Formats: sequence, C-alpha cells, structure tokens
Amino acid sequence: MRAQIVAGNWKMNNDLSETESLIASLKGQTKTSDAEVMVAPTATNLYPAYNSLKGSGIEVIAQNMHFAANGAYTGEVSATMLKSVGVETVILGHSERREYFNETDEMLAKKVDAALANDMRVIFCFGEELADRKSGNHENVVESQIKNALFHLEADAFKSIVLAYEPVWAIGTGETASPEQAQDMHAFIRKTLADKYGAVVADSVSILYGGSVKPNNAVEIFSKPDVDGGLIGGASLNAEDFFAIVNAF
Ligand SMILES: O=C(CO)COP(=O)(O)O
Repeated sequence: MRAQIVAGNWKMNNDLSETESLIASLKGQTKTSDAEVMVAPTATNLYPAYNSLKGSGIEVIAQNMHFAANGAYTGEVSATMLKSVGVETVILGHSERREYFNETDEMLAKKVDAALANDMRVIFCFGEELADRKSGNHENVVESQIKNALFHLEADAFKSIVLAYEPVWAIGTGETASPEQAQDMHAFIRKTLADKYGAVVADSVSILYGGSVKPNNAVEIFSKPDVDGGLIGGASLNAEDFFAIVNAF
C-alpha cells in the first residue's frame, strides 16, 4: 500500500509569530484519515516549527535546498543544515523555483542526489504550463521533467522519492485540474516509471497532486486510484481548511 500524504507548502508566507499561531491552530485539529501530514514553513521558521511540532505527527519539511554541502553559495541552505534542525524531507523542483530562480532539470538532478546522499526524502515537483496543455504536449513535458532529473537513479532510490504533479496553470489560480485530468496524468506518470523501473517500483511511489486543492474538491481528487495525496498551497495557510483536506481521504 502506497503512503497517502498531504503536505502544506506555505511558500514565502508567515513570519515567526504567524508561524507559531498557525502551528497552534494545527495542533488543535483532529486527524481522521491515515494520511501522513507535512508542513513546509519558510527556511527561517524550520527550527522553531520542528520544535513546536515534535511528537505531533506533523512532519516539518523544507521548500528547497542547495546541492552543495557548504561553501560560497550566498543565501543558500544545504541538506546537512536542514538535517541539523530536524528536517528529513525536502520539496525540490517546485514550478516557482523553476520559473523565478531558473532551476533546470540538470540542477534538480544534483539536488535530488544531494538529498538522497543525506538520507533525506524528496518530494519532487513537476508539471506542464498552460500552453503545453493547450497544444496537447503535457505528457511529453512531464515525461522529460521526470526523466531528466530522476532517471539516472537506481530503483532503490525511489523508496525515498515522492512525486508531485503540479500543473502550472492550476497553481494559485483557483483553476484545478479535473479529477479525470489528474488521474490521467498520474496514470501516465506511473506508466513512465513502470517502463523504466518495473511495476513493483512504480506501484510503490506516492504521486501527489497540487494546484488549487481546497476542502470542496479534495475528496473527489483523492478518490482517484493514482492520486496518493496533495501538495497544498493557499489552503494550507488555514488550519481548518488544511485538515479538511487531510481528512478528505
Ligand atoms: O504550488 C502549490 C503547492 O506547492 C499549489 O498552490 P495552491 O494550492 O495555492 O494552488
């Protein structure tokens, strides 16, 4: 059985006191599903969040990291630094990192390698833009994003990899992929994995959907057989909404 995961990506929101009050509200929520729950605060709030959420069943994860262990990379944070403050999982390849910070498939392959070398779990994001979807090129785009960043890995590495399909046109727009569009793409992703690594590996990898998941559409999206959870942006900033999504399984 694949892990069901609901992860909140807080992006560049919430200073320390806002983070503490959101965490207090999260601790007041009740989980009724089996989903693993994760939240990704901004880098400055990882350590306080880790301390506050220790033992709560909510994992604190990072939104990004650099591929080097240390050195002259002003402004960056490494895997060893994340691990030293209790972070075991990192989101890599988010479309905002690709778009605004020029992250390439090649760079992401190095980041994935660095995370795995440090025994971290990776939530690897990818997804097509609206133009790709309109031209019918969405599967090719997604396939190349996955192949370029991940297909140098051994099959065993996929024990530490979670995939997150986030169509760029659905992020923060209020426009969600239909449950059928999500299912079709997730099935395609699983087939792409199966063609390279075999069905056992493909069936073991959790594939999350991200892009305008809200309490009112989560049940339908999560009911699809190849959708194993969600990466939640806007709705994860409200504890009640986030837990309504967590409990949508
Ligand atoms: O980018 C996302 C999660 O990483 C999705 O963001 P929204 O849920 O705000 O569309």
